[in-house]
Amino acid sequence: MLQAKTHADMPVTETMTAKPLLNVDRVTLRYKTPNLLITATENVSFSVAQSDRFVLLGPSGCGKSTLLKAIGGYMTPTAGRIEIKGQAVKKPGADRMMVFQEFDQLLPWKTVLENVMFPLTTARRLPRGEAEAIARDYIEKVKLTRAVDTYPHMLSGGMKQRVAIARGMAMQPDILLMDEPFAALDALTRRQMQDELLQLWEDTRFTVIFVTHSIAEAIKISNRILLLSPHPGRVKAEVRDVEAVRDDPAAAAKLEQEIHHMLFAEQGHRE
Ligand SMILES: Nc1ncnc2c1ncn2[C@@H]1O[C@H](COP(=O)(O)OP(=O)(O)OP(=O)(O)O)[C@@H](O)[C@H]1O
Repeated sequence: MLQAKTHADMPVTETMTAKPLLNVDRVTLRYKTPNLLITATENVSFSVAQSDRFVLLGPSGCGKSTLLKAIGGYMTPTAGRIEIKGQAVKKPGADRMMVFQEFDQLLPWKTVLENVMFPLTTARRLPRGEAEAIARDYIEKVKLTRAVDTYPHMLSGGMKQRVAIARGMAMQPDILLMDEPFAALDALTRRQMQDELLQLWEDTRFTVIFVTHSIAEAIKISNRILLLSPHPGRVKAEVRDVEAVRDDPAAAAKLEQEIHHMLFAEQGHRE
């Protein structure tokens, strides 16, 4: 299940023989500051198929968020290529919606309904009536119907994240990009949100790339996990068929240990 992976010896599986939705091919991402050139990721390759729940997992600073930014079109690779449906990613687009960790990603002067409608009326240019119907549908999916007319400051952290998820999903993007969306929540709410995300996936089978540095969270929500090495991030291994262990606590604990060992043992520190 856990396979060390280099570009040369990528194992062929069903997901890889099917035409990928997203293809990240030998991507290097660098930041230039006045005095420094920082390599965030180096020569990273992976592909994501339709309806994958694909997790990027690795220690702090390995470039997970940077990779997500590049897939989102907010950053251009220094080397390599990112393609969605065979087209090179050059700029942000409504086919890739992002959900962030921060609770302040909503527009504070707009209600829950207006927040979810906003990209539908601006980026998608839908008439208000149509946008409202879609928004209400997704607000119901994230169980916020009763809060539809409230403002973000009146919501809990978990509720704000649900609005951000509804807003992203309502656009029906090809891929939902989630950057540690539950990291700032308390443990109980975080577990609840993970369950709700899985339920939403059961209902709509959307494709998601999810960044986390929690191994337990990665195992719980994914079907595939890409393990990245510490800074600069390189692909260390890929875990497939994660679902096969999810409902077996002993097997999940064993996988968690294996991943932990692979990611952190040589550094001598814990997650
Ligand atoms: N805007 C920036 N300018 C310069 N360097 C940056 C910038 N953003 C990130 N970096 C650097 O790029 C590297 C990767 O950062 P990134 O945030 O992608 O890692 P991460 O794996 O998402 O980390 P974390 O789990 O802590 O969020 C780090 O060394 C970071 O300091």
